[in-house]
Amino acid sequence: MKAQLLDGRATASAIKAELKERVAVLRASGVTPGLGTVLVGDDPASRQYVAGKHRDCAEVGIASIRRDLPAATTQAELEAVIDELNADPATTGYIVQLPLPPQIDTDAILERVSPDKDADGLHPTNLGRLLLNVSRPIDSPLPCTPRGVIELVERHGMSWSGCDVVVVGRGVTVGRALGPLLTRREYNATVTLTHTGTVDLAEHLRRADVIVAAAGVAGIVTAENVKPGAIVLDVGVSRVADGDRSRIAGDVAPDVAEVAGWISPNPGGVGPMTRAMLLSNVVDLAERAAH
Ligand SMILES: Nc1nc(=O)c2c([nH]1)NC[C@@H]1CN(c3ccc(C(=O)N[C@@H](CCC(=O)O)C(=O)O)cc3)C=[N+]21
Repeated sequence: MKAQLLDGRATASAIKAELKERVAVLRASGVTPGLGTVLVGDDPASRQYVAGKHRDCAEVGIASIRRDLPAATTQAELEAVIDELNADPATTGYIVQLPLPPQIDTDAILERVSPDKDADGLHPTNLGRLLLNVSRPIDSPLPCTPRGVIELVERHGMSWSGCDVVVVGRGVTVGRALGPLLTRREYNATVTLTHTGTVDLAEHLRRADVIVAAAGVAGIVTAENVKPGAIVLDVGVSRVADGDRSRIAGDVAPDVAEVAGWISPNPGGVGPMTRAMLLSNVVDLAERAAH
């Protein structure tokens, strides 16, 4: 039996249609949500991601603000752009595309972004609120990929409650943030955070109801380590050699689809959901600023 697909493209489209209506309401009341992007250098993948975000914005009626800077940009120059976007009323939310060039102190830049305009949900204040579990009442932005993972499963009719979730990968943008989110009472899951240093990874994986693979290690989740019927989400992105070219590979080996009950394809799974959640954060922030 083949796993059913967690269709990230279709789900992201449905979310964008909902956001389009909320944006129309905001615009009718005189508020136009605006997403800013700051891109430093000319990495082709980063350029492509940023272009995709602006296309998404156009689709739902969010204004785009774009700052493309040369690879040799200094810390002071980048900080000046951050300060400018923090003060710009048209920019209701923005992101600094990662990775930044080596001469830049990334942590200092992310901390300089106003927490009230943090569309990525990665500002220390917002990550702190997530850990303190206070983001709900004040509605501070949450990291986009973890939110995308949660929504993708729920919008296919499933609940997280009572699930044994094994996360592979300790990165801040995905792995680390999933524990504090999924253990909230509203989701009520039990979360194990594993990583490339986990000794008995196979044992952890084999008893998981849900696996979120976000280690960036191609094929780290194999069919023999997946419980039949499990939900498997592939968040990993690595570049692997393919003859004399290279291709993108996920963290989930292709034959996992023969064992899992549900699987998120890659591409077409969590990636489009991450982008939809970025837009959702921008609309949330604009609604918050309008009140
Ligand atoms: N400040 C910051 N915020 C980010 O959110 C951020 C970042 N920096 N740096 C790089 C990573 C990577 N990332 C992706 C998001 C969506 C797809 C995506 O939609 N991928 C499509 C395929 C590519 C496409 O269709 O364009 C898919 O999975 O189907 C990919 C990659 C966000 N990132």
